[in-house]
This record gives sequence, C-alpha cells and structure tokens, in this order.
Amino acid sequence: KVLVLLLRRPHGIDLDGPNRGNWLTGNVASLFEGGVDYCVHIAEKYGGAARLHGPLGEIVYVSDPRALYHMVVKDQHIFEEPGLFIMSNKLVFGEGLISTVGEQHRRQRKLLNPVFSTSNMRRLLSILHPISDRLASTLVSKLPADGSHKEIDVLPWLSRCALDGVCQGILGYPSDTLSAAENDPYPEALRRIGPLIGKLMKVRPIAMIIMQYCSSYWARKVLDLVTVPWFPTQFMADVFLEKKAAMQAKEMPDPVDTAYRESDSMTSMMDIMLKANIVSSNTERLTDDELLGQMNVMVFAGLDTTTSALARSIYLLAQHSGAQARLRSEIRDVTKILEEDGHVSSAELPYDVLMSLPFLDGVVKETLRLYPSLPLMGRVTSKATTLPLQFPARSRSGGYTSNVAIPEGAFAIISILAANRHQEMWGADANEWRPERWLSSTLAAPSQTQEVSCSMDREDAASASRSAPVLGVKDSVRFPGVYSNMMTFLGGSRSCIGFKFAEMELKQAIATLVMRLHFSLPTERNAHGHCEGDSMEATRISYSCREATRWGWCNATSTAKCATGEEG
Ligand code: HEM
Repeated sequence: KVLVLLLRRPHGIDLDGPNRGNWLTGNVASLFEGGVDYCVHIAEKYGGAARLHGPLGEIVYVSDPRALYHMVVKDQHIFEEPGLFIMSNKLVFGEGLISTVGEQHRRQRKLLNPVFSTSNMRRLLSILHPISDRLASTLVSKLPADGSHKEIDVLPWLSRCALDGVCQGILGYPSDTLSAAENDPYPEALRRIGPLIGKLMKVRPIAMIIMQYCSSYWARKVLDLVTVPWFPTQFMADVFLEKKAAMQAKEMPDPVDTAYRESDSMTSMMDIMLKANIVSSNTERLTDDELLGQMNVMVFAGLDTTTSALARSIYLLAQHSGAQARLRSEIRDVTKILEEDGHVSSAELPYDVLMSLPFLDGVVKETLRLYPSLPLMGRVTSKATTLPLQFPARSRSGGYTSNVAIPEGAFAIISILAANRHQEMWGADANEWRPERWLSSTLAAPSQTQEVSCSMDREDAASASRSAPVLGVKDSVRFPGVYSNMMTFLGGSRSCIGFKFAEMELKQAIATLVMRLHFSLPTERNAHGHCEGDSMEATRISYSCREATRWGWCNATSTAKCATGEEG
C-alpha cells in the first residue's frame, strides 16, 4: 500500500517553488524548521501559490486571496480537511466540531453559531474580569516590594489565564489554575498537549491503520500505549454529566419560551449550548457524545491559541515601549472617566467600552495579523480542480500563471501567515508590527462574490461592518477571513467559532495587565540575538516586570512621559 501511495503521488502542478531537497521527505519540513521567515519568504519569492514537495507528492502552498476564497468558501467541499486529521481528532476529542465533516458538521455549526453571538459575549465578560485580575495579582505578587525590576517567566501564567477563561467561560467550570500551586499537574499537562501533538505528527499514520483494522475500544487502548492517555477527557465527562443532571433537575422548558433562552442563569457557553440543544428540534439536536466532544474540542482549541496570542501581544508591547505607554494611557483615560461617573473599577470595563478602545483594538488586530496562532492549515483535494489566482504566480516554465490545475488527492497548505503579510493586500510595510495602521482604517463592505458564508445575528453583522476596515482589501477583493479581512481565524464554514470569545479574552487580559504592570524584554539574548521565545516554537518567554502603579505612572506627569514614548 505504501509503495502504491508513493508511486501514485500527485505531481505535475504547474507552479514554481524551492528544490525538492530530500528524495523521500521533500522540502515541506523546511516550513517548520525555517519558521516565520521561511513561510513568508516562499510566498514573497514565488507568489500567492507555490509548489512544495512532501513525502506523498507535490503540495500547493497558498496565500493568494482569490485562491483562498475558493479553498475555504466556494469550493470548500473540494478542499477538505485531511482524513487522517479528522480521524485522529475523533480519537482524541470525540465527536466535536474538529472531528466531524459534511452534514454532521453543518448540523453542529447550526446549533453552535448562535451560542457565540455578540450578545452572549457581552453577558460572559463579567466571568473573565476576576480571572484577568487574578493573573495580574499573581504576577505582581512575584515582584519585589520595593518596586524594582524582576525577570519572571510569564508564559505558564498566561497559559493558566487562558485555561481558566475557557474552563469558566466555555464550560462553566471554575478550574482556578491561577491559584493552584506552581507545579500543579493539570495545567502543566494541558500546556504540554500542543507541543506533544506536534511531536507525535510522525506517528499519526499509525492511527489510520489502527482505526481501520481495530474496534474503537482496542484502537483507544493501542493509541493510549503508543501516544499518551488523554486523561482530561474523563475529567470533562464528569463536568458534562454534572451539568446535564443539574439542567435536567429543572423543569423542562417550553421550546418557544425566549425568556428561558435568554435567562441570566446562563453563566457559561455550555449552559447556553445545553439550553439551545434542549429547545432545538429532534432532527437538529446533538447527542450527548457530540456535546461532550464540543467541550473537549473547545478547551483544546481555545487554550494554546489564546495563550500564544496573549504571550505574543505582551512580548510585542515589551519590545515597543512607546506603544505600551500609549495603550496604558488609553485605558487609564477611559477608566478614569468611568470611575468618576461611579460606573466601574479599573479591572471591569464594560463590554462595549473594552471592545471599542481604538488602540487596544489595533494592538490585538496587529498581533493576530502578524503572528497568527495557527500559521498553516492543511487540506486535501477530493477531486481534480482549478484554483484561480488574483495575482499571477510563477509557473514551472519560468512564466506566470493565473489558474492552477490541482490533481485529485493533492495536499494544499493554507498559509495564514503569508496571507496576513501579503504586501499587495496589506502594503509595503506588511511585515511590520504597527498597531496604529488600524486607527486610520475606514469602513469597507465585503464584495458580493466574497461574502463569507457564516451565520451571524443582526448585531454581529452590524458590529462586523463597524469594525471591518479597508485594510486587507484591494480592488474590492479581500481575504475571506471572518475577522477584519485577515485569515487568522480562517473563513467559511470551518472558520473559528470562538473568535469573538478569543478577542474579548485577549483584550480583557491585556487591558488589565498593562494597567498593573510594566513589561520590558530581558537583557539576555540567545545565540541568534533574540530574546527567548522569539520564534514560532515559543515555549518559554520571560519578561522583566515592574508594577506600574508603584512607579507612579498613574499620575498626570508620567502620563505625558509615557504617551510620548520616552518611557523605559
Ligand atoms: C487567538 C485564538 C484563536 C485562534 C487564532 C483560532 C484559530 C482557529 C482556526 C485557524 C481555526 C480553523 C481550523 C481548521 O480549519 O482546521 C479554528 C477552528 C476552531 N476554533 Fe479557534 N482559534 C482561537 C481561539 C478559539 C477559542 C477561544 C475557541 C473556543 C471556543 C475556539 C474554538 C474553535 C473551534 C471549535 C474550531 C473548529 C471549528 C469548525 O471546524 O467548525 N477557538 N480556530
């Protein structure tokens, strides 16, 4: 079978690209070894579609906006997630969104999309307030009382903040890992899952063989042996059963009772999800396995992605002290007004205020654009097709092509990273981190042909159009992403369902942190001249922190100093 697979490797894609490299494994591994620079370099050298070589044939590496629109929206049924990916997700997480395809996936999204509406986010923000406050207090408690600098490895704490946010906000489970001991095994185990999955990529093919020839019971047993027991699944099952029992103990609602759907007793996405499921029709209702699967998937999908975005934001703010000062000043100004009106304390900005702070919005968007947490996504063609390009790419013969024929069974890589840095679409300074680029942006409606097929309530549509900037648009063509024309959360029916939650969580944590701490980079650099963590495979990042208020930065004199970027 392996021989047949090797002999039938898809080839003949008429695109230019780097040399094959290793005869068996090809050059695809360079994407991971070369990190951000290499991933962007390929697109800048060969164009929005380039040819790479993998062990199972030629691979098309895509960052062109029109091609991406075809891949994630129009011809999404042709560019499917690899079977192996779906299969191994099912084994690890159960029947959640990242393990299902076709009608089952459509049915799940239909029930779950409204759960992530803006109005539900507004109600959930208060759950995140104490978590970000606890994060800031934990970091402050590690600093010397005399207000001097100290280097702290903040990454594990940012990760715990993301975990507590997902557990409390999504599951309604108070994990409270921020208060747990530094070496608590549960958050540590979860923190290691992402890197572990990366390392286990090579043994994934074993999963396919086992799934094909063993019953699911034995498949689970064997995979626990060759990979790692997915112990949080059992924990999640207990949380789910507890929630379900609590809900069943209450009186069954009238399915058309909107008061029931909207009731304030809903304190997590899980509550909203369970209620939406109860009032849905029999044909649309999710099974217990599917609901449990969603819980597993959401903790996994929302943990490392949010941690990495949060860590990167703090890293960039530490690098750009002027931007950090400007952000602090923006938040302090709005907090002061609200405090004077007796509305809020500093850590509790209301949803609409938090989400509309222009510079905070710029910091979050610019970080997510330049450093998407998931930089590359894989797809496989279910039949031969043609991929149209907006910008001609280099062909094999040395000319240029605007239509690329892709054979059936070919592997395609969506380069979220290269798309978000496409210079034709974002400008010549696309590789620079400039939060202020979002400040001058104006409204731009998506073009007719590129409307994203994602169900939105009216309020979501209005807020999307308010925040849809002209950035990332050229000649009415835009990237088909669900978030501000960028591909960070993908687009189409497999786009990130949790992007509004992630955006809110990031803004809340960053706003709270910069009000209580000052971040700067550690003085020690590695052999490449970078601070630790300045690579795609960031595992440890340490910052020098000092408590902002102890340095008197809340008074007017230092405001001016910070705002002009003279600080630090
Ligand atoms: C900065 C944070 C995040 C980033 C950058 C991100 C990015 C993405 C991307 C690129 C996908 C598409 C994956 C694919 O097609 O294979 C995705 C899917 C998904 N994300 Fe996120 N995500 C983030 C946070 C979250 C959070 C907080 C949740 C929790 C609710 C979440 C839940 C999901 C789910 C359930 C899917 C699968 C959707 C489907 O297949 O229908 N994500 N995410």
